[in-house]
Amino acid sequence: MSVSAPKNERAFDPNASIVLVGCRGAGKRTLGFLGALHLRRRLVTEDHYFEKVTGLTRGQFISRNGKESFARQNADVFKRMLDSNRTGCIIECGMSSLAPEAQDALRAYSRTHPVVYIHREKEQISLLLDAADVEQLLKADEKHRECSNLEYYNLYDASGHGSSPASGSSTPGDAKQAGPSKLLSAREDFTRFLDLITGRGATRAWLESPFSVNAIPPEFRAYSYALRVRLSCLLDHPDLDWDDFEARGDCIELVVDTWPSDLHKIIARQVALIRRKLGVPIIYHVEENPRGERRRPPEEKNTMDAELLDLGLRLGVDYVSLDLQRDETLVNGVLRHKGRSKIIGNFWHMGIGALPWLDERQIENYRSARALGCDVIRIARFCAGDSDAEILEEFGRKIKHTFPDPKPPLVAYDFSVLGVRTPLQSRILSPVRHPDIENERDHLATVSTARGSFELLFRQFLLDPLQFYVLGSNVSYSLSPAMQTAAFDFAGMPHTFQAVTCSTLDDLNQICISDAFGGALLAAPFKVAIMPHLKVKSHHATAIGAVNVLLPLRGKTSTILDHANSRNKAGRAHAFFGDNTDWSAILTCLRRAISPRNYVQPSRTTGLVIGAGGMARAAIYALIQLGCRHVFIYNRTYENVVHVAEHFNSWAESQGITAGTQANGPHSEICRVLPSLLEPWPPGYQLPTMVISCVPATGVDGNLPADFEMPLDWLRSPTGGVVVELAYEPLVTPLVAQMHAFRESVSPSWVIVDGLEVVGEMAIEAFELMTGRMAPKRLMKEVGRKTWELQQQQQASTGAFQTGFA
Ligand SMILES: O=C1C[C@@](O)(C(=O)O)C[C@@H](O)[C@@H]1O
Repeated sequence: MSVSAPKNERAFDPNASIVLVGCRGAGKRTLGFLGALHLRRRLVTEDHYFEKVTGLTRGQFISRNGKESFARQNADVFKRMLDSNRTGCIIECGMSSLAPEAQDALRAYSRTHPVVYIHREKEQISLLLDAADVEQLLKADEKHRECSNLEYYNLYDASGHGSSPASGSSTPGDAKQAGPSKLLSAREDFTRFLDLITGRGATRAWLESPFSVNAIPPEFRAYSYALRVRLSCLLDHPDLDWDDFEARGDCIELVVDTWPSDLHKIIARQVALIRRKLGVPIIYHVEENPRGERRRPPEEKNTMDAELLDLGLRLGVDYVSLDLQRDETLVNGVLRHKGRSKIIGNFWHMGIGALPWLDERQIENYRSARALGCDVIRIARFCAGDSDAEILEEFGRKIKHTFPDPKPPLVAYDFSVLGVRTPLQSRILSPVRHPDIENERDHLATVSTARGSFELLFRQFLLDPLQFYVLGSNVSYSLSPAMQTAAFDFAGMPHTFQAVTCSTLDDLNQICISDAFGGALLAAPFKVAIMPHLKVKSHHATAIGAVNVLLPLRGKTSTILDHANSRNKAGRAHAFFGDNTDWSAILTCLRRAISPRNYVQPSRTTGLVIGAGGMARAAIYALIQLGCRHVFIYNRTYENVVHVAEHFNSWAESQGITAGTQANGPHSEICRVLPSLLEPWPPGYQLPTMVISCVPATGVDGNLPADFEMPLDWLRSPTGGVVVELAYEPLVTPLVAQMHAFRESVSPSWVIVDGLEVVGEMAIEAFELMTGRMAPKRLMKEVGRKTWELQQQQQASTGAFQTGFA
């Protein structure tokens, strides 16, 4: 029988407007605002639209025309709002979506557009609304859900900072303080959700920084691991610390294996938690016959699981795992609604007589899964005795030769009652467990951990131990060796990382041409000087004109994917690749620290960068990427900074990025140089709300220390702002000391991000680029701070030391 893929009914035009529905207090307006900024779309809100069309607020309309007339008018306006904004918008629906006519309109719209239902915890809504309203609203809330086709759980984060706090302070001790806004974490996972439902995430990451972890989906990596987490286990351990799950696998496979009441909400919440805390792709699997659960009659199983699988699709998970041996209606239902989630088509061969690998029916199964449009095909086979690696390899070869490329990647392994016994059987998406969590209900993941499997790859010479470096004229006190070594150890990689002081390109070349060279972090004087010698650069590095991460390219076919998958392998480098993690580290820190009142408004927001080196370039670029269109630069030596401004102005022009319209100043350029600290802030421009200091606080190479402080008049932004200090020797630089005092005595709405926070982010992203693995973020940051404290103690007697990050 020949099979074919059913039509995907949720594959909307990527530019189709996205509608947000949900009860009052769910956070639609804020999410709409964040989403519009992220996708560069227009935000349409029901209230404003009504006013725009009728010239009256709703209240005014009711008092003038009465409730009945309002209801009619409101329904009409609602339909018009949807119809006249079909593309390029985020539409925030108010309470109109509770009216039957509006619901019909939404249901019809949801055939061609994403209509996202926003969940919010009951407790949180209660805080925002009158108790009497809450129950009624929640009842009505089901109606919103019914006319949606996707859902997002707007998680309330009691910690206020997710796994990575905005420091809000410049001293290590204070760094654990809650950040200024709980919205910050919402932004991270809501934008991730939007990337998934519009399908832009991986493509964008790939185009911008092809070696970043997010650029290569786990099924296309050289090796990848799925950390299996059972829902029952999460519910049994409500106090689990999500930070402990960091970097334990390339993705999380959430196995739905229990059916408590309120299951939908529970699942939606867990998906939201994984997204927010770990940011890794999610595989969503609904187990047909979970151990320890009651046996369900077939009809109940099919209806219940079809609903559960649809929930996974509605939540926009990255992968939905679908057992292809199940009921045809259930299978087709999932395929029809897959949207942009990828489907992993499974065949489980259970029991003693499980279908042998070389049986022709295995090939036929693969063929039908491929015809159904599965993105990945997973075959797992019960094996009572030892599994024979050669037979499995032979099966892989058969698939390879039988089907033309491109074909869905194959995941194939044997398992026994003890789990998947040989962790290297499947190169991709091998099931692994958390080292500290008992998983007795899980057949598949009781043996291997990602770390153990990775160690084995090195022991079996499939991967090679390499040497990594931080290189520059002033790197002896760099924190990178400690942070990177801790991360290698965590991941089970026997690589080394050293700081080597050098200042000529010849010295650098000597180190990089070694067969065992793994990659390097570059400091001054290499960040700009190396540019002409790089064969490939990320899109960002080219724009910035500076790199701080250098990678050897060793792929055999010279495709980027092949180069990326040759990381962790020794050999002759054909060429080198450069990327920049300074700018993205600054961007991450700014995003976390900026308060909602200071969100970037391109036409108004101004930023100030101090310095003219590679770091200053990265800071300017981060501001532009955040949407800031008025960047001022100050440097002690005027001449050095002029060409930096010119560089960005001509780059911006080439990209069609303009300085916005509201500036009264004569300049249309994005970047302007400020000649002196003694002059008033340029007239016609808002005072800066983002300040980034990129000058070493201690003298480098015989130069005097920068000792930069902000002119007080430039600090008068009524909404405060963020100061990012990149120096951390000492941590309390003159600027930081000044800002602390300013906060105490004048304006508490300034947030200070210290240099250790930024260098930690830089190191995390560099680790991911150099190894292709997720970084253990918390660990790296902790090690960075501890190493810094230790250095301080050791250096206390010998005097100050230098870091030159320019
Ligand atoms: O600024 C820094 C810090 C650094 O110099 C270090 O010592 O770790 C490494 C650089 O690549 C990075 O840009």
